[in-house]
Order: sequence, then structure tokens, then C-alpha cells
Amino acid sequence: MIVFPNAKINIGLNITEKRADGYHNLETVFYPVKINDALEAITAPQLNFSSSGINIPGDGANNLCIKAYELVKLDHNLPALDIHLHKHIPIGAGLGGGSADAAFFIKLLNQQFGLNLSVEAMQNYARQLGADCAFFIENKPVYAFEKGDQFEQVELDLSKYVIVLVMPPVHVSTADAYSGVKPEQAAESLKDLIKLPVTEWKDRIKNDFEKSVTGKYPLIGEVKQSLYEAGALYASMSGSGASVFGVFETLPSLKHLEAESSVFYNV
Ligand SMILES: C[C@](O)(CO)[C@H](O)COP(=O)(O)OP(=O)(O)OC[C@H]1O[C@@H](n2ccc(N)nc2=O)[C@H](O)[C@@H]1O
Ligand SMILES: Nc1ncnc2c1ncn2[C@@H]1O[C@H](COP(=O)(O)OP(=O)(O)OP(=O)(O)O)[C@@H](O)[C@H]1O
Repeated sequence: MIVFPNAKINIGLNITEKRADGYHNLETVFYPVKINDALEAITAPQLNFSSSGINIPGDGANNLCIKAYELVKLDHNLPALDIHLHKHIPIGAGLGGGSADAAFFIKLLNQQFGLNLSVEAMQNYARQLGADCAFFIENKPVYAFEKGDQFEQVELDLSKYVIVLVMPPVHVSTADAYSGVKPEQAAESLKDLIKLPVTEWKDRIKNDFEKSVTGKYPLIGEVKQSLYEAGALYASMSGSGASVFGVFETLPSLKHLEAESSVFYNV
């Protein structure tokens, strides 16, 4: 069976407090976007993982797909698998690519081997693999809170807009990004702000990682500025960066960014 895990963007991200477990409480809106990996599993004599496309740093044995397989296998009878991941979602981008792979792999196992897992059971597995991971089980726009793994549905449909995503040649580690932020309660809840028209988001909806991450990597701030100059109604870094997205009324011309960055149109 083959599945196509997609990326997410964060529309707003308030980091509100440091938790006793070392993680941070936050509020954000996750929105799925159309940049996809391809992930395939075939029953095989022994467990094997391979990948192609963008190089994934680290040992394949630590890939989140393998971790998802091992976690589900603790409770269910699963055969050995030959797993292949074609990586297209940029890494160190704040797009949740690794989390998406893990969540889609849980869904693949459920379907391919008839495990009969509920959405909640799959989300509980996903929560153990990464804070972002549970979102990708249902994969619908949500207001997320606590570690980013508790959800409330939001009515948010950006399909009449063009979303463009730019990945500058910078890799931001999520853990480093968190260590650069001083948590603070937000003046206005994102749950309310997200209901405003997109044209009013610019001065109201913020990403708390931006200040420190763009301080360290000015190119990210320059890309965001370019998106506004090209006519974006709203532009922001996604998650802990380094990717930046813009919400446009019509397809912009961003050729000048393509020399340095990867540009994904209409995601
Ligand atoms: C930046 C975001 O993408 C925003 O959506 C997520 O919060 C990151 O989610 P993720 O990559 O699934 O994160 P994990 O793999 O669980 O954690 C990576 C590291 O980020 C930090 N982390 C993550 C989530 C969170 N709510 N608080 C944290 O402090 C921790 O230092 C952790 O060791
Ligand atoms: N399937 C996978 N895809 C990508 N990275 C993976 C995968 N499995 C494990 N990893 C590891 O995760 C690291 C990337 O995580 P990191 O949090 O920096 O970036 P990210 O994918 O943009 O995620 P996020 O949006 O949550 O910040 C990689 O360096 C790699 O070692």
C-alpha cells in the first residue's frame, strides 16, 4: 500500500508557558498543505527501510516511520515490512514532515492490516512520537493547544486563496528554536483571531518563534518581506521555521526568490 503524507503550516503560534516536562504549552492553528512525501509498505521476509529524494539526516533505523511501526507492533501482530519513503517535504522547515510520515504510517498499518483502530487510538500512538504528529491523523484545520497535540475544530477554508511556500537554504532545529523563546501569555486568543478576515491577520496574528529565529537567520525575515512586497495578504514563518508561507489572492511572481530558495506554488 502507498500513502502520500502531506505537510502542515502554522497560522499563528503563541508559546504560552514552559511545562514541568520540559515541553511548552502553545496555541496554534494547523492547516494542511499540498506538499507530499510518498510512503510505501510491502510485506517482506525482514524489516527494511529505505529512502529516496531529499536526504534525511541520521540513521534510517531512527526514522519516525520505523518508530511508528515498532510502537504499533507492541500491541498488534504485524508482519515484517519493506518500507520505502520518497522524501519531498523539506526537513527542518516547520512543516511537520517527519510527523506526517509517522502519522500516515499508523493509518497505513491500520488499513493494510485491518487493525480496526479508532481515530483516538491512532492519535494516542501519534502523540508518543511527536507533538505535531497527532494532527496528521485527521489532517483537518484545527486550533491546537497544550503541547500542540490537543485539538478543537476550526472553520477555516483558504481554498479560494493561493498559498505559496518558500524554503530558504537554512535548517532550523525545533528544539533550538524553542530554547530561544521566552514564553508569554498572548494578549488575544488565536481561537478568536483566526475568525477575522485574512486581510486583518497581518498585524494581529504572530508566530512567537519569528523574532529569535529571524534574528539568527535574517534571510528568513527577508523572504517574508518579499512575500508581502509580492502582494501577500498574510505571510509568516511556519512553526519553528525555516519555511515561510504567503497567502495571496492571485498567483504571485516570485522568480527572484527561486535562485536561492525552493518555492512551492499553490500548496
Ligand atoms: C514547532 C512545531 O512544529 C509547531 O507546530 C511543533 O511544536 C514541533 O513539534 P514536533 O516536531 O512534533 O516536536 P517533538 O519532536 O515532539 O519535539 C522536538 C523538541 O521541541 C521541543 N518542544 C516541542 C513541542 C512543544 N510543545 N514544546 C517543546 O518544547 C522539545 O524541546 C522537543 O524535544
Ligand atoms: N520521516 C522523516 N522525515 C524527516 N525527518 C525525519 C524523519 N524521521 C526522522 N527524522 C529526523 O527528524 C529531523 C527533522 O526534524 P525537525 O523537527 O528539525 O524538522 P521538521 O521536519 O521541519 O519538523 P517540524 O515541523 O516538527 O519542526 C531530521 O533531521 C531527521 O533526523
